[in-house]
Amino acid sequence: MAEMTPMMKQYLEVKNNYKDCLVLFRLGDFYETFLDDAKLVSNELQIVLTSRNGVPMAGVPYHSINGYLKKLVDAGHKVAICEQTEDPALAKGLVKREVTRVVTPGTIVEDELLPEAENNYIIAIGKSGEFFIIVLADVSTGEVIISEAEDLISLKDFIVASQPSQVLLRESLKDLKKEIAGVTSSMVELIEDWHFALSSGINYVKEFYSIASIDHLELDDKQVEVLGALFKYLETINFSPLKHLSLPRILKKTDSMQLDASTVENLNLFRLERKGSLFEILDETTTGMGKRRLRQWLLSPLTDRHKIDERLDVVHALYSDRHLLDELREYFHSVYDIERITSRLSTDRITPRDLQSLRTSLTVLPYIKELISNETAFDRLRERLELFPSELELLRRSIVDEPSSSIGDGNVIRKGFDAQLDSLRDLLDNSVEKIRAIETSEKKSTGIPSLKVKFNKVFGYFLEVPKSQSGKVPESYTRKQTLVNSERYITPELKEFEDKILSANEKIQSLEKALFLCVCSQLMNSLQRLKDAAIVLSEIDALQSLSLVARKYNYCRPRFSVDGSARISNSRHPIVERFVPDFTPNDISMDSSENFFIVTGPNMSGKSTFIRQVALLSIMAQMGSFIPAKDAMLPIYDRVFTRIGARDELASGKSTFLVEMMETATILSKATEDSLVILDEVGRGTSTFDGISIAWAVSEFIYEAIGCHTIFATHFTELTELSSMYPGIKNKTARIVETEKGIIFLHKVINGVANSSHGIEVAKLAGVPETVLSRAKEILRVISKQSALDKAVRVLTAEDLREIRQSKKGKMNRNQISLF
Ligand SMILES: Nc1ncnc2c1ncn2[C@@H]1O[C@H](COP(=O)(O)OP(=O)(O)OP(=O)(O)O)[C@@H](O)[C@H]1O
Repeated sequence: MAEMTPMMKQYLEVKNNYKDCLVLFRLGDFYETFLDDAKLVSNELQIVLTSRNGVPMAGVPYHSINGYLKKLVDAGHKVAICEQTEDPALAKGLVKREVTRVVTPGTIVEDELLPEAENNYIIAIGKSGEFFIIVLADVSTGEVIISEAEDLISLKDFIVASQPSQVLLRESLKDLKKEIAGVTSSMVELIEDWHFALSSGINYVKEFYSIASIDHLELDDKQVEVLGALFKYLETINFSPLKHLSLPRILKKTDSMQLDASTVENLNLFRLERKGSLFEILDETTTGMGKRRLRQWLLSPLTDRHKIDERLDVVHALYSDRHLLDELREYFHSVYDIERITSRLSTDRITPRDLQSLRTSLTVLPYIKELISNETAFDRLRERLELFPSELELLRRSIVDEPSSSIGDGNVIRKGFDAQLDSLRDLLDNSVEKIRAIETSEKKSTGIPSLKVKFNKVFGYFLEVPKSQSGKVPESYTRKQTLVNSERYITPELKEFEDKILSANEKIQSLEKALFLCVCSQLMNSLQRLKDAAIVLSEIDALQSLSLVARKYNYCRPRFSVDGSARISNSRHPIVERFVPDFTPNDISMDSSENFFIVTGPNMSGKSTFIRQVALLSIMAQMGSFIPAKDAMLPIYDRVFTRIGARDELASGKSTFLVEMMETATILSKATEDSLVILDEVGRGTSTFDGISIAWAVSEFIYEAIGCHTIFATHFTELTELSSMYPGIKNKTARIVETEKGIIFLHKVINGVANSSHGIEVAKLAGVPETVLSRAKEILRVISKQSALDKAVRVLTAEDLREIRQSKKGKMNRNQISLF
């Protein structure tokens, strides 16, 4: 390497303070990276690696920084932005540079870097005894939530369900880093334990919320420690406390249904690689904040009947009045993402266009409030929805109709808002006339009709007089240049005018900036009220979306039973019905006397669709949505559990069967009598004997020790024997008709047991060669005659089973169950 330049020394000092970050170092119109950072960045961004004085270097133009920043942050890097903090033109020697911001995946607020429909959560994790304390914040919306998880499984479920962009893990929990990294693609960072000290935690929480005491937040010490650690981290990243964060909301488990990771995945609540998700079907929101609210509701359906009905009442009101719904949607097209705009306001990343969007949104607020004023279902929302006349007035007076995208380009502050700005603009606008006026008056006073005012870069403005007339020039003229045929002069008046013009542009820019900041700081006084309005609007948007979907797909309003029974007629699967032309509806009826269904049927007969449908309908109903059915009475479930499909976690060394059994063990230990359990093919991942035995024992345990509504789809027809032993276990089958040409699937779920699996028929449908099919049939004939399993189960279904049952009665204790 050649001798180190002063600039390189400056860079290395910065880099030394931000070792864990990629440092983007502002150099003129570029952000440059050097040394190892440059190699990495050139690789990640596919940009050319060059060198400067032998030092590897890679850079990106400053005006397109956001796109590159997104790629780097998405790839899991922390990026420190090092700006030039003085004007290079005025700098004596090396330009001053400082890191003004550190960007991490969980702390971004710029709209163009964030997905509209999703929250951008950063999670901090600590521990209190056996429990994990989780603090979740979305810096882009200001939301702060505190929750807890009783064990590692619940913690992982929470992480999968909330899909954070960044996880901060207390150093002493570092052994869990691998487990957590296994369930999320987000950045997982260890935070030293001292960040979690109680005394500094209390100070950070006070500082962030500008409060003298934290008593009224009703947090325990451990929660304060984790909250404080997160706030400390955010301050380090942002270089100042974030004033827009809302007070922490404590997520009580009893308020909402907890959906574990596998349920969210199994039921296709959100888009995976596969086609169609429930969210996509329910999402007819018009704003980003509405989308995020809907997503949150889908992830945590309510368990409080009153709160569910409050949402359903609004959905119902809009569902029944098409005109009202249409008009409301019309207004909502003018509502912008105020939640994120206000967050940008308090993090100094607000743009003039944001203020334009805020103004448009505030303009329609009174109309929205008026529109919903005649509907009692909206009473609570309307009461919470404030109007902002003075803020609106300020925005109308201060910001032009269509401001430029960033401050500094001019065209932001409206005429009439500031006298000094107006006169500067007048000066620019009228400069041509002013020049002509000077010219005319000089012609007159000198009596030189051919005198002209001209401009060039060297002398600026000057007066040009033909040589023949130079004798008439007054003393106040100062000669600047002599040409062949003419003389050029300046006058004090012309010089003063020139100074004004040349500095007017600069002044306009800095004045606009100052006025813009002044408007922003006035709006900051209304920050919390604006954030509250954003929450109400996001709820209305989510509710109108549910109404529109209910109308569009002919859903019905669910009612809730008091005795815990479920009776649904003509229910449909909300996602599958969108993709098959003639969906066959099915009835479901469960109560305390019949609460466990074993569903058998050939492959492709519709078993999985049916059992998922029951779970989906409950989730939809409890989030406050209408559901695809003709009529529905449902219990309020405390949780919905699903154990479906084959999944392995090869990365963490877990086989398909191990994962299946771990999920089953979780259900057995966590389900209560108020839960809904959906099981698909439990026991399939091992040998048939082991599989049936496990499936049998699991079913008995759920039926006897838990007693919750359960639907179990299986190919083990042997399990249907359970119905002869337990009165509440019933057999259901998806009907088929056998014809000469093959089987026809009716997809109708009726009482009864499937005759056979018809697996070979389905193999035929799939195009397996005829020779393989006929050989399979021969083998099946032999095996089914000799099946020791069949014999065993046949023996079991007689006296033995009754005996086993008798001997087991009373012994079954849920706390003793442990599959591992
Ligand atoms: N009620 C229904 N009405 C119309 N079509 C349906 C219905 N239920 C299922 N189907 C169609 O049948 C296909 C197979 O359904 P599903 O996966 O539920 O069968 P299955 O019995 O669980 O099969 P397997 O045992 O092989 O897992 C679905 O993809 C869908 O196209």
